Amino acid sequence: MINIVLFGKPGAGKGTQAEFLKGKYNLVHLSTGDIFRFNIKNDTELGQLAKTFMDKGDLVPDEVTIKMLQSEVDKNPNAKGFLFDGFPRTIAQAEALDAFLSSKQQEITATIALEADDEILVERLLERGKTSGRPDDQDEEKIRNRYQEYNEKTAPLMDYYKGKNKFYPVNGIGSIEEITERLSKVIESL
Ligand SMILES: Nc1ncnc2c1ncn2[C@@H]1O[C@H](COP(=O)(O)OP(=O)(O)O)[C@@H](O)[C@H]1O
Repeated sequence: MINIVLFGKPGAGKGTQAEFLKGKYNLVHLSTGDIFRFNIKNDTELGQLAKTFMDKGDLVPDEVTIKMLQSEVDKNPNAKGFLFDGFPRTIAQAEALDAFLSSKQQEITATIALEADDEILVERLLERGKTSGRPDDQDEEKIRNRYQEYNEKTAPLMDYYKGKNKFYPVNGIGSIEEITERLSKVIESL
């Protein structure tokens, strides 16, 4: 079983790459952003709660996010492995994920980071906002806030996974196919 964390700043291309990788390696793709958006669309209690944070570009509280993620993992008892996209985003989430997987005799195999400069990414997000309908992509101030959240809360995860020798950076600039190729090389080396 391989369990991959796809890591990167907002707009780094995690979702795009996950679409290719999940089929190629037969992994269950869990995107916390997508799951929150699904709940918002269906106006569930979780969706209503998440929306108040997401619309501002803030992270949803750990307790809520961790519970949701665990229940999604539990919905897939026959998975050959998981591709985590947008989770973990805080040290508390990473620790909870390690403890949860270890209770199932599982672990994170690798954290693969898509790297790109902020300025390129902000442009990408504003471009995506024109068609995605995502409120958090349409306003530069909200986007800047997401980067601040990333720098404060998510960036420390790089050292967390480096300390476990599980961190693999990949250049996130290039064509979609080129980047899939770079990610595949890492996965096949594991
Ligand atoms: N693991 C998480 N912890 C807390 N909030 C999250 C998490 N994953 C997603 N969210 C919320 O959903 C929003 C969108 O996430 P996502 O679709 O992954 O976007 P991005 O393009 O910024 O990577 C985040 O800004 C945050 O509010």
